[in-house]
Amino acid sequence: DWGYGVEDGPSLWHQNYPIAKGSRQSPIDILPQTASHDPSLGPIALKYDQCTSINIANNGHSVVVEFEDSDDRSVIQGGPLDNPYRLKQFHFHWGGKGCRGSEHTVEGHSYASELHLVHWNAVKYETFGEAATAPDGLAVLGIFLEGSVTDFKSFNPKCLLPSSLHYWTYLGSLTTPPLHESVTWIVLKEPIAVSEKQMSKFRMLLFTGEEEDQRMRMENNFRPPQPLKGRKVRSSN
Ligand SMILES: CC(C)NC[C@H](O)COc1ccc(S(N)(=O)=O)cc1
Ligand SMILES: [Zn+2]
Repeated sequence: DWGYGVEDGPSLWHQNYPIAKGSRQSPIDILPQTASHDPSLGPIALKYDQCTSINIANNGHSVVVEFEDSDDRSVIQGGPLDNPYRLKQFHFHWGGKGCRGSEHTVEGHSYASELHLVHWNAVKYETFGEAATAPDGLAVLGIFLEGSVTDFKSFNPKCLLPSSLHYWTYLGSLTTPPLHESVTWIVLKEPIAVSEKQMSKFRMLLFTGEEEDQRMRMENNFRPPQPLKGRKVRSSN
């Protein structure tokens, strides 16, 4: 019912999902000079070493790697978060070619792709679905990917992280329908490098068309930046 095409893309999502015009929508354009440095913002802590991936799937909108989330083996905590949040899945957004493709932008600059590590507040909520509708239900770690000649061997989130965990954080939403305003966004300042070969592998994944024979190339699966509507973006040191 929704997609990234001319007939079903981000500018039309508000017809079925009125929250698309809400007060805390994502992604946004991040302006580093305007982000307020908040000394009370501690470092984020990632515990992914016991992460158990269950499957990798093409859900028609992205490629998603799901994790076992029945206990706190893989969590993010610290930074703006009051509780540990459990890793549920990660997925990517990317462009057709060149440098467009990320969802968040930095002073109008897009990266080739953006990795989202999606976590949910299992201290306060029973299930991911319940957390996904609560204002403090989800925490998504956004990591920019930029094209470079290096290659990375596996998708283990532990080895996907850049050297610096400095970040921007703000209150936002899911960037695809149902666009719930339930996400504490944590966007790392330092991008990681992926090879053009890896990028081309993402682009090879096919969108499933309405009729199975209408297989379209999956690319440009990113929502453009949304109005800030008075929100503050904070910066870790
Ligand atoms: C409401 C629940 C049960 N279903 C939600 C559905 O799986 C989509 O979940 C998501 C999860 C994360 C994101 S993003 N790009 O903001 O990281 C978007 C949609
Ligand atoms: Zn995403």
